[in-house]
Amino acid sequence: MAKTPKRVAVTGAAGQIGYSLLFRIANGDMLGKDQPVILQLLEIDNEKAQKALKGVMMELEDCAFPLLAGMTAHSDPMTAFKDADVALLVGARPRGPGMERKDLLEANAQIFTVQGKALDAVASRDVKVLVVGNPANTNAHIAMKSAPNLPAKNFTAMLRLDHNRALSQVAAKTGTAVGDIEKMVVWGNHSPTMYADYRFATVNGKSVKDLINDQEWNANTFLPTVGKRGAAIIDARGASSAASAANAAIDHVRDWVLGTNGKWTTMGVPSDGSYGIPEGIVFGFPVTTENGEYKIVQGLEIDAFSQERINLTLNELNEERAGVAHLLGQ
Ligand SMILES: NC(=O)c1ccc[n+]([C@@H]2O[C@H](COP(=O)([O-])OP(=O)(O)OC[C@H]3O[C@@H](n4cnc5c(N)ncnc54)[C@H](O)[C@@H]3O)[C@@H](O)[C@H]2O)c1
Ligand SMILES: O=C(O)C[C@H](O)C(=O)O
Repeated sequence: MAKTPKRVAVTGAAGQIGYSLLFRIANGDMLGKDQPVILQLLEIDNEKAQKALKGVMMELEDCAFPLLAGMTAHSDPMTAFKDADVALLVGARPRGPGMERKDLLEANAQIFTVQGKALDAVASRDVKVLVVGNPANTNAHIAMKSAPNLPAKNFTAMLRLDHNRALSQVAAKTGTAVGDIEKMVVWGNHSPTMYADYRFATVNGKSVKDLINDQEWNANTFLPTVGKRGAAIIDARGASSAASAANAAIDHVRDWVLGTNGKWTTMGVPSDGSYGIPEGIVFGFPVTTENGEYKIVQGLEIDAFSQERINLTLNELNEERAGVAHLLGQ
């Protein structure tokens, strides 16, 4: 018997990530090749954006995806998130000319407060939320705080693009295949301060750290390359990464829902106090997933270099949180 369709809400659906993401969701790449989906698409209440969204929906129709059981267009999160099983919060306010980081944080805080409240009011109680829109960790924190009736663990932020970028850099350096690398970790914020950590990684069972054996490369090439990859893509393409971001969102939700079979991945999740990260901070951690739940990998040794890097990215997140605290009544 065919499965009951899952409702997938996507915000910023007419944007460039949306254009790469929706077709893959409808093709079953995210929730499985036997799982029908209903897409509930949110765009801003603006004629041009809504018209563009209609155009994307026409194209989705024209693909005749067997798993696409329905789709609706929305300008109100209260209808877009109704009964949503998965919510991909992609739409965000981009940084405009002359806008300070603080202004960007505040503009997005408002969006994610409204969307958190709407999720709280109308989404499935088991909704799995992935925040992609930047600043992703802090936006996820705001949405989580605005949804007190939903479990905090349902709110996550996307670090998977950083994780995938780290895998590719390590594969290139060691001359190995990406698919053979396990136990990569990216700690912290989705920003240049994130700490991609291959100390525990293995390739075909061998230690990646031993294979590379070059701390100078780690500190001065690998970390800046992964940390500044988003900016390098904007510089090269004239637009921010879209297909790779959509791919990472698919990877994140697929692994969360369908499980990693004991393998590690990276998710931005509200801290439970692990590794000294204050509770509630949405932080990139190594996780395993099973039966739709993630668990933070415990017991990893944090050496002095790693602690310094973790502190740096944590300080940034603390500052971001302090910058929006007044909007959350904290
Ligand atoms: N976490 C990551 O790894 C990662 C990677 C790449 C991009 N991003 C971020 O993802 C976001 C989207 O990127 P994009 O390239 O698709 O941008 P885009 O500008 O092409 O599209 C964003 C869309 O969101 C819509 N939008 C804005 N506010 C909205 C709201 N309140 N409700 C619904 N829709 C809204 C806009 O109308 C626009 O169509 C950006 O914030 C970008 O920085 C994150
Ligand atoms: O949109 C950006 O600023 C970059 C993006 O977050 C990325 O990592 O590619």
